[in-house]
Amino acid sequence: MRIIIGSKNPAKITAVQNSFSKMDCEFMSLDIPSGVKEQPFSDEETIQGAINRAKGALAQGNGEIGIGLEGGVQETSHGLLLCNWGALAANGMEPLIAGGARFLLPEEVAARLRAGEELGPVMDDYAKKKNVRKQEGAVGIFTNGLVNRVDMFTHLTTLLVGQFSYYSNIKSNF
Ligand SMILES: O=P(O)(O)OP(=O)(O)OP(=O)(O)OC[C@H]1O[C@@H](n2cnc3c(O)ncnc32)[C@H](O)[C@@H]1O
Repeated sequence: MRIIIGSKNPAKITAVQNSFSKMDCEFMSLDIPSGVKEQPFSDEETIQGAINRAKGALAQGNGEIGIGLEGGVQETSHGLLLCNWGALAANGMEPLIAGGARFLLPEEVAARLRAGEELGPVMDDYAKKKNVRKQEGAVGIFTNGLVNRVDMFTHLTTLLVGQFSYYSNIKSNF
């Protein structure tokens, strides 16, 4: 099976490969635009970005499955939550979606996002590191490395693969 990932972010690519590790798959990654703001600011917008990337990957990649993964934030009465959403597109079915773990961002980080900055550069600045988004991610920083971005996305992409198995009636191999 040929899986097209709608991102070149190594954390996202590794997570997708982890979720399909029991199958004989070929992977390809393409930079697919999310079609939403660089910093999605709601679950709705983040889900839409993931779906756009999954559909774009399927359309451009000449494969059986397209996967889109998108990071965003969601305002709540408790503060600003980090959220992550993923979508799986396959021919003949509506895109499947699944969400990743969510947790509150510290007010210092949340305030900068509300002022219009993007989480990627804000996290690099906050953690005094480079490319946090491609490595441990905000989740890795704020859990002291107990859960990193690959772990978080692997759980999410496994939810997608499991749903694909269920709805397409492909029970073996996964
Ligand atoms: O290359 P792509 O696939 O675009 O990956 P990305 O990490 O840059 O982009 P996302 O669409 O997943 O996330 C939207 C923005 O939020 C940032 N972001 C999301 N989750 C993050 C995390 O866990 N750590 C650091 N930045 C994060 C990200 O860098 C972007 O600025």
